[in-house]
Amino acid sequence: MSTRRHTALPKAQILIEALPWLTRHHGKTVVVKFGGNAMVDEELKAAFAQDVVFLRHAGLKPVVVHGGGPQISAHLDRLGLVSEFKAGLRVTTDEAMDVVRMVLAGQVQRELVGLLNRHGPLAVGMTGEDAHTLTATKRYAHIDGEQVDIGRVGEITEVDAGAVQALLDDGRIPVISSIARSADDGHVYNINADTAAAALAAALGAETLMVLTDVEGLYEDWPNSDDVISRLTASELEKLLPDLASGMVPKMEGCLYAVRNGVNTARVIDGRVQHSILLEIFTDEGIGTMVVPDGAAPQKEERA
Ligand SMILES: Nc1ncnc2c1ncn2[C@@H]1O[C@H](COP(=O)(O)OP(=O)(O)O)[C@@H](O)[C@H]1O
Ligand SMILES: CC(=O)N[C@@H](CCC(=O)OP(=O)(O)O)C(=O)O
Repeated sequence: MSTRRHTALPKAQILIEALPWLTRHHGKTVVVKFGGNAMVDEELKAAFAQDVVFLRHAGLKPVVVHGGGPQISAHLDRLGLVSEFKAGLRVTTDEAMDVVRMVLAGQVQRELVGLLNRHGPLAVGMTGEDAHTLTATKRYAHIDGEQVDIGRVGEITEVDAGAVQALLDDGRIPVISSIARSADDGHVYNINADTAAAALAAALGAETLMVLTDVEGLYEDWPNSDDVISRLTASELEKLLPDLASGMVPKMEGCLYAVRNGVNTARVIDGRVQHSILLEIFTDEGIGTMVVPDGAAPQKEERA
């Protein structure tokens, strides 16, 4: 008797390709930073939400930390306020801080929570202010050896991941806006979302930090070529840091901090590609740039 060829066989094979990864990551925490262009496209946003819910149902514990730089800039623009960045960080006046807080917590976070909750009562939104999750002190930018005042931008001094962990233990998907409180509760600080995601990933003892952005990954010789570095160790990244520009600086500093503080892999992936999270983890090839601690196992074993 001839065996019937099932048309769904390729689908089964794709799922099976993910089995070693799923086995290894079952019950593990994955912090996903969502930002950049991916967040201004409706289809990409919906696909992102599907991927995160998929991870949750596949037995992982995803945590979403979101940015919203383009949305904040658009709102400031509508109010006639200019956006200025120094060393990749927004110069944040007191007036701008009100806008940052309103846009991140009241608009971007609400929208992501809504998209995730189309799939069930999973997502719960909060900011770093809630339950003392993120505490910060004033941060200065350092440009050409000079300390520059950039207003209400914060440097994280303490992370209390208790509330986030409680949500994970309850089967929820925490969605966190990158705002912190000062230790004296006097005011709030604007935190770069990559920095906030890295700090939370380390505090949660996450397996992976995944940073979605608007480029393919870390380009070896940006902006002259589009060769992406697919894998590098913490020490290799540390050597590259002084040569990096603009938004890549907090992103790669965050990846370095994460892998130096207990996170097994930090990945920068192209959020402009639909289902980039699933592509990165559920196929052998992976996409984007992966940072690993010094002395980590060879690539094949990390992907598997
Ligand atoms: N070596 C590099 N590789 C890739 N992108 C780089 C590099 N150096 C600087 N960049 C810039 O960093 C940007 C990503 O940072 P950013 O705009 O802050 O992203 P996001 O909004 O996703 O946080 C890229 O769009 C690119 O313009
Ligand atoms: C201090 C600082 O720069 N904060 C960022 C916070 C949002 C963010 O990081 O958004 P993306 O990840 O989309 O860039 C800002 O005000 O734009």
